Amino acid sequence: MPMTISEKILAKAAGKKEVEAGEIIMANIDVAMMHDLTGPLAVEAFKKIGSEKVWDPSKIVVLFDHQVPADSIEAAENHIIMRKFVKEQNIKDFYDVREGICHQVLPEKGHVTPGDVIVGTDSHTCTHGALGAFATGIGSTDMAMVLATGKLWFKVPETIQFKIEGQPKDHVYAKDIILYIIGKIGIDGATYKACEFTGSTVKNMNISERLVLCNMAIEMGGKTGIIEADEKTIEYVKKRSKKPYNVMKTDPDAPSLEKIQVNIEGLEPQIACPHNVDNVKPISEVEGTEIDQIFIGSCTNGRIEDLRDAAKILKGKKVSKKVRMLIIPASREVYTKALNEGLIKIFIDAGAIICNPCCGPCLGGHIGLLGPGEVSLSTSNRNFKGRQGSPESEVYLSSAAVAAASAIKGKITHPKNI
Ligand SMILES: CC(C)[C@H](C(=O)O)[C@@H](O)C(=O)O
Ligand code: SF4
Repeated sequence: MPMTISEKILAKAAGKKEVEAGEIIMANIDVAMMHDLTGPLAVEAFKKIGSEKVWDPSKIVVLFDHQVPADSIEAAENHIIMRKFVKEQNIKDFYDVREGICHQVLPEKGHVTPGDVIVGTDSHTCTHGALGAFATGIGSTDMAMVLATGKLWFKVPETIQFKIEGQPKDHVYAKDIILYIIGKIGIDGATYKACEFTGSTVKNMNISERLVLCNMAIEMGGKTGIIEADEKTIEYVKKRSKKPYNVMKTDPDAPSLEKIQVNIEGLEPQIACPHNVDNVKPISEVEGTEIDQIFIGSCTNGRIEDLRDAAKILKGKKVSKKVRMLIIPASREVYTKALNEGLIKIFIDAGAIICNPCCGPCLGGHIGLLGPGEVSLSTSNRNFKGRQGSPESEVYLSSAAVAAASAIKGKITHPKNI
């Protein structure tokens, strides 16, 4: 039977020849990821069900990224719980406070390979589908089950295949494309679907850009984002991982496949306006909106390519006195590259603040929170009410290039106008 990539991966993980969308299967898990914020709940649930030993410590990755270094006693307590768990369970793939955001560190350190089933106690686990894996966020009690047995049930999702065609204009990035798609289909437009990205535009994207597309699949309700592995994927993976991999491809006549054409010819930079990710407008409609804080970072746009785009615009310029600018590399590897390439100096000279790799203000639980009435322009993925601090604040979402241009002017600005 013709199948989609997601169906093929899930069939393999369930030890079956084929599966159909809608079917409930029990899948073997290749990678289980937990972080500092939700990990302790999973550990608690794991203990509650009477488990003592995890099924396979070599398939579990634990990292700290949401509140690092600890910003409260509670955060420090969470870290203690997870450090203790890692030690008692002999989990070797543990990244303490210094390494960066889970969705950057996992691919970077070679934990993600094509054909894997990856689960994480974080909704943006869908990011890893960019490398041809089936990756999805799960709750902490589901994670307890995974820790104990190495298995989890899934309802096999149907697939929406977004075929993206066209050459992006100057200053248009993967972020603009995914915002445009979410704006069109809405925050529940792909509920429980595997969102597969294909087409010549995706083929031309580097891995970082593909990670951006899959990262935001959850913002339209997707069960996962996924991109067929190609030579760029294999090159990326082979540099980082010794794990075996399986390249799967969607059969064009798979019965559960819905196809949507996306033409990005002539697309302007896109902005998601408060307070929903699908409240997307072309930049020309919001240019000039005053802002108080700019945040470049997060698991969406805190990668080296984003920092390079920002540095190109900020070089020799100054951040407006009206705004504060926070730049947070997504990982230590990204930070080191940015240092070696001289980007950090450009940012500091421009007047930006650089923080250690972490989630930062993205979910309003750590540093750089907004006060009542304040407005943020952020390269992250969510702009719900109160997301970055006060419920009376507002968050706009954009690419790193738009964020950098806007930092110079103190208001939302198209990079071509710098
Ligand atoms: C803290 C965590 C559970 C949460 C998520 O699942 O996505 C966070 O990372 C977010 O982005 O809101
Ligand atoms: S950067 Fe933001 S979206 Fe990504 S994992 Fe951290 S809090 Fe969640």
